[in-house]
Amino acid sequence: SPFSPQAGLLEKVFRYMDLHQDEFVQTLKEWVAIESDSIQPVPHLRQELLRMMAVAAEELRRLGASVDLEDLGSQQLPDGQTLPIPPVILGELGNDPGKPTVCVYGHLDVQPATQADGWLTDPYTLTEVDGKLYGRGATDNKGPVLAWINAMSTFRALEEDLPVNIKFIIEGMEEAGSVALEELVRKEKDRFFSSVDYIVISDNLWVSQRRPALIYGTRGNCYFTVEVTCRDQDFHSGTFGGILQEPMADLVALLGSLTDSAGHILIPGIYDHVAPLTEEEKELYGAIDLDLEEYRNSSRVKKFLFDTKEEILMHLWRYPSLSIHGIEGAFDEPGTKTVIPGRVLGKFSIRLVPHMNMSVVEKQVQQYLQYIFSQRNSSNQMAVSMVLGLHPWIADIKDHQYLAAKRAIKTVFGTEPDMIRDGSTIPIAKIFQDIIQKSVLMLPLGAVDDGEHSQNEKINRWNYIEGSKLFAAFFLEVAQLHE
Ligand SMILES: Cn1cncc1C[C@H](NC(=O)CCN)C(=O)O
Ligand SMILES: [Zn+2]
Ligand SMILES: [Zn+2]
Repeated sequence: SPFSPQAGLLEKVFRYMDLHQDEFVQTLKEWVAIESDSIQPVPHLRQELLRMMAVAAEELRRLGASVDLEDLGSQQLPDGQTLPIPPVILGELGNDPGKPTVCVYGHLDVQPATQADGWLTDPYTLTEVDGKLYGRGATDNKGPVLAWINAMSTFRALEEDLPVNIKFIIEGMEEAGSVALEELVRKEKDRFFSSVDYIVISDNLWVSQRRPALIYGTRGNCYFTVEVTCRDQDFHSGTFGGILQEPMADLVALLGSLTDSAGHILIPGIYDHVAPLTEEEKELYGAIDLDLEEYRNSSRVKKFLFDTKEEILMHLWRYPSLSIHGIEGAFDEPGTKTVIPGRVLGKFSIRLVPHMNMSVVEKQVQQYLQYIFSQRNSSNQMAVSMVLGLHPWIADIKDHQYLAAKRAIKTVFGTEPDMIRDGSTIPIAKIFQDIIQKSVLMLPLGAVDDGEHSQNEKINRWNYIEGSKLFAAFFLEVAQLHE
């Protein structure tokens, strides 16, 4: 509030950030210029990723933090290749026992991008158009990581005492599934993390253009493969067509049995453990700033499965969903090849919500697909496996740091935040919650249209700079509440 003793300090911090915003944008430009793609398993990109981690470590050291680069060894790829896993940055600034310790998580790897994908500007040259800073990683997640660093460096530049001890855990393999991160968190539980009071993640978006949000839940994900094999080689459909039970026909029937045309999952029991909807929760959805028509139009979708904002949000956040992703071994090129694939591998995943249980879901999927397959009397082999299991996460919004974040938002943006969830998965949130057993907060700063993972990803200059202010204000609020 404007009458608190911190108001003068915050004024100074905000003024400094406004005056130095071009420097903050310049650093983001330098970081975006590093093609730190963790997805394509190419040695030169892996080198870029290593360079990105080194540049960030150096920046943190320059600001007075002590930094360890934790070696995570190497990654063995299915084709036999090995690539180094980029080290995880464990950094810390301050260890005053009188202050709370806030641990910030972020990642500096990015999704692949080439101009040929349909970018209007070079994805690795941060380009400003109408206050929008376009570039791969601008919002996911280099901009937010830098906003934390901007907050920290502003206190330093003003020779003001940081109100909290800060720890950083910054990884370079998030987009590839946070390879080896859980082990590191377990290993560091009683060392690096022992003094941590609060964990903050800024790796999602608001649901609005202008209204900030706090995120208190993310869905999990169970990823399945279902393989149907006749033999390890393709067939000619002229010489075998008509006398075979085709693996692709089995697979398409299996995949087609998973949901109905209204998106309802047909696997028996799958909705049994979904947390019941209370009246209190129901009311939360109405208050959220989402213009459904605008969202639908900007997504270029003719019609969603649901017509009201409330239903849409509930089906994104608090109900499971099943998506079919692809088929390995299918003929998917242009042209009219007359092949019968001999072996095909379907991929689908189920987004999990509280209080679904991963091993129960796995059994339900196994049993259902066995049943559907048995109905076909097929002589082919079917094998179902769950290749990835990521837990859903939900926060207690009565935690101190949610209150601190609300106050900081009020100070910087003059409004209450949207209290939202995210339908996608940040696996590390639940891992932090379980292993370190401290409160996890998701404090996003990007706008709904930032286009994470998409062409023309951007962060608004306004979000980047006001977000840096938000993080500085958050430090002060956390310190005050912690006393
Ligand atoms: C790798 N993976 C496989 N299943 C789930 C994931 C995580 C992925 N996470 C994000 O996109 C973060 C968005 N801020 C997702 O939810 O698909
Ligand atoms: Zn991210
Ligand atoms: Zn991402």
